[in-house]
Amino acid sequence: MTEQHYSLDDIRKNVSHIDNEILKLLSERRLLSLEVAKSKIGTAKPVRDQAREQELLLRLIKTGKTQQLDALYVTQIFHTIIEDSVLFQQAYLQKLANPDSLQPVARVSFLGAKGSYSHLASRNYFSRKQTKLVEMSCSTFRDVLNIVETGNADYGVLPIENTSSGSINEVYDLLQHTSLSIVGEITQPIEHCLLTVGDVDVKGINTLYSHPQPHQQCSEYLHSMGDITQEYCSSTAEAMQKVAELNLPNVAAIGNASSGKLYGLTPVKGNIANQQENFTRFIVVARKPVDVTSLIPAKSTLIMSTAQKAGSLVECLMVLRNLNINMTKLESRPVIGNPWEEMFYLDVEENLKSDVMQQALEELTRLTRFIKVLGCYPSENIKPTEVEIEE
Ligand SMILES: C=C(O[C@@H]1C=C(C(=O)O)C=C[C@H]1O)C(=O)O
Repeated sequence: MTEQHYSLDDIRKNVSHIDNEILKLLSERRLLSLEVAKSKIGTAKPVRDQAREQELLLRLIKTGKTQQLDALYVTQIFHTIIEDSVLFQQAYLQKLANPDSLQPVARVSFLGAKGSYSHLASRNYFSRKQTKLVEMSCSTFRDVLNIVETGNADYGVLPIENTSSGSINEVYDLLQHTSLSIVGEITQPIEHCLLTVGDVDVKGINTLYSHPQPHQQCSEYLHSMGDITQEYCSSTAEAMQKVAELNLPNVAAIGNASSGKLYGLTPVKGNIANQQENFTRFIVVARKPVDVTSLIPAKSTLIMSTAQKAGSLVECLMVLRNLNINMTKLESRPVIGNPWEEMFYLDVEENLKSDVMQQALEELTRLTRFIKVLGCYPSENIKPTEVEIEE
C-alpha cells in the first residue's frame, strides 16, 4: 500500500481548522461559566471551587495520558482556562453588583505613552470588563490622579509595588491626599529587555534610557555592564521613543520587548531584572468606591496613623489577628510636615462589608489618631490549584 502524502499547505489547512474549533470550544466554555455564575447567585456559593478544579484537572490529566498528552502540558492549559473562567465570572458578578460603575466606554489614565507597563496593565485589567477604552497618557503619577479627580477620566491605573524594587513610594504618598477610591488591582509580569535600533552588539552599549524603576529593578545586570551612563525618563515608553529618535548603536532603552516593537526597536538582551519572577502590582482608582459581592475574594486597603507611644502599632495588628483577618501588606511612610510621624498602609484579605471587618474598623478607629479606608476591591490573583502529577 502506498502512503498518502499531503502538501504542507493541506496540512496547515487542517491545523488551522483545528485551531478554529479550539477557539469555538473555548468561547462556548466561557459562556457556560457565565451560566455557572448565575446559578451561584441563587445558591450563594463562592465563584471559586477548588475541589471541583482538582477533580477536573485529575480527570483531564488521566484522559490526556491515554492520548499521549503529557500531564504538565494539560495542567498548564487548563490552569489558564480556569483562571479565565474565574475572572470572567468575577467580572460578570461585579458588574451586576455595581450596575452604574462600568460604562460602555471608559476613559483610563496611566503613566507614559503607548507601550509603557502602565499602559499594558490598563489594557489587561479592562480586557474582561466588556468596555471600550479611551486611553489617556500622563507624564506624572500626580497627573494620573488629577485627571480622574477632576472628572476628565473615569479610572487611573498606578503601579504600587514591584517584586524586585519594592514599594513605589511616590504613589503611596499621593494616596494619602486623594479623594479617589481603589476599585481594582492587577498584577502584571514585567519582562525587561535591552532594546536598541537594529541588532547591535551589547558590548558596545554605553548609555541606557529608562524610568528610574527599571534601572533599580535591573541594577545587578547594569552593574555587570561596567561603565555606562544611566539616563532617566518619565516612563519606559518615553525611553523607547528617545532611543528610536537618537538612532545610535551605543544607546539602549530598558523596556518590554513587545512594546519596543511599537517604536521599531530590537530586543538584544532579555531577562535582565534582578529577580527572574519580576511582577508589578497596579491599583485602579475611581471617584466612586465599588461594592464587592460576597461570592468573590475581596481585599481592602486602609491608611492610619497611630498614637506616638510604645506598642501602638502592635495593638492595631492584634485587632486583625484576633479577628483572624489576613494582612497581605504593611507599609509605612513619613507624614509630610510632621517629622517622625508615620502613616501606615495596610492591605487585608477581607470584604469591607463583612462583620469581622466592620468590627475591626470600629476597634481600629478607637486605637488610631486617623484612619481612612482607601477602597475594597476584588482580588484578581487566581492562584492555580495544585494537583499531584504521578509519573
Ligand atoms: C465554572 C466553575 O467555576 C470555577 C471555574 C471552574 C472551571 O472553569 O472549570 C471550576 C471551578 C470554579 O473554581 C464551576 O464552579 O464549575
